[in-house]
Amino acid sequence: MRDNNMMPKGNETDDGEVGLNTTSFEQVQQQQKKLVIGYALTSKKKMSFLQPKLEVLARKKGISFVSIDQDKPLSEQGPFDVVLHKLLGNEWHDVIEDYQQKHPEVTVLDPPCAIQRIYNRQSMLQGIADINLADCDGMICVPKQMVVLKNTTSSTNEVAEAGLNFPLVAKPLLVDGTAKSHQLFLAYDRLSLAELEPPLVLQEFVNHGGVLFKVFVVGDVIKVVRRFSLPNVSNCEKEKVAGVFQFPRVSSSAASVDKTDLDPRVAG
Ligand SMILES: Nc1ncnc2c1ncn2[C@@H]1O[C@H](COP(=O)(O)OP(=O)(O)OP(=O)(O)O)[C@@H](O)[C@H]1O
Ligand SMILES: O=P(O)(O)O[C@H]1[C@H](O)[C@H](O)[C@H](OP(=O)(O)O)[C@@H](OP(=O)(O)O)[C@@H]1O
Repeated sequence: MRDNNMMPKGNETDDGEVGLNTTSFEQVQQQQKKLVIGYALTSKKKMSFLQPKLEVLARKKGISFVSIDQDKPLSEQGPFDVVLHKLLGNEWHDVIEDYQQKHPEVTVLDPPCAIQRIYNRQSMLQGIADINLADCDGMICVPKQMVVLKNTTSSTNEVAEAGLNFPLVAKPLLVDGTAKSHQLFLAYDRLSLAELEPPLVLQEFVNHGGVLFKVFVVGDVIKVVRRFSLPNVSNCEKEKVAGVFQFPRVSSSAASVDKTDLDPRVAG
């Protein structure tokens, strides 16, 4: 016996069964299914990510965002369909991993073990360096780079031995979401490296015409955006300029006026 209260409104058939409209009950239920995303973000990240326009769009699609109280047990909150988090620290990672064990039905974005490598600018590029696109049109490569863990004369000698060509982009080795982890410098000569604070990644500057393409990949969805970037460094500049110079976040979404989203085929 069907509980007609459960059934969406349809045409009464001869045998008293409620006939479904073109949309099946499951489809209607799916369409009405709400998706609850629990999020644990820093206040800075919440401001930059969870903007009103995103919440409005999400609500239209039946998606709601619920803030996770980090002072309460995660399992006592929810229930969630997805847990979205970007917090650091082993304590939080333990909380998330324990939650994953107890709630395999919840999608955790992302499991700590899956994102560990992107907290380090050397390991984050290793995956790229390992990609072998020999049979494709273009090629993907990583700028020549080295890690400097301590600031001594030997490290400046190591730069010479590594055969890195100046100018070099100096980047904090660890990417922990703080503003400091995005403080980048351009170093034009070996002696000025002593002014920098390790641990660092030193990367050869690659001329790229002042335009950067940022590719966002989520599952099968690819989105490419064009951003401002650092201008080319001329040979004359390389000869004349000395020292270390910090530069702003030239390619961030806030800095790039040209927000034209590019079709991946165009920017490929
Ligand atoms: N090897 C390089 N050669 C030339 N320019 C570079 C190089 N590395 C970085 N840049 C410039 O510095 C900008 C920031 O670099 P990168 O993306 O590595 O830092 P980031 O702090 O991780 O940036 P974000 O988090 O905003 O993506 C790039 O957009 C580019 O303009
Ligand atoms: O190109 P955008 O501006 O989206 O660059 C992002 C960047 O890819 C990282 O997501 C940064 O997050 P953290 O690494 O956690 O700092 C973003 O920084 P934020 O200060 O806006 O959170 C960049 O915007």
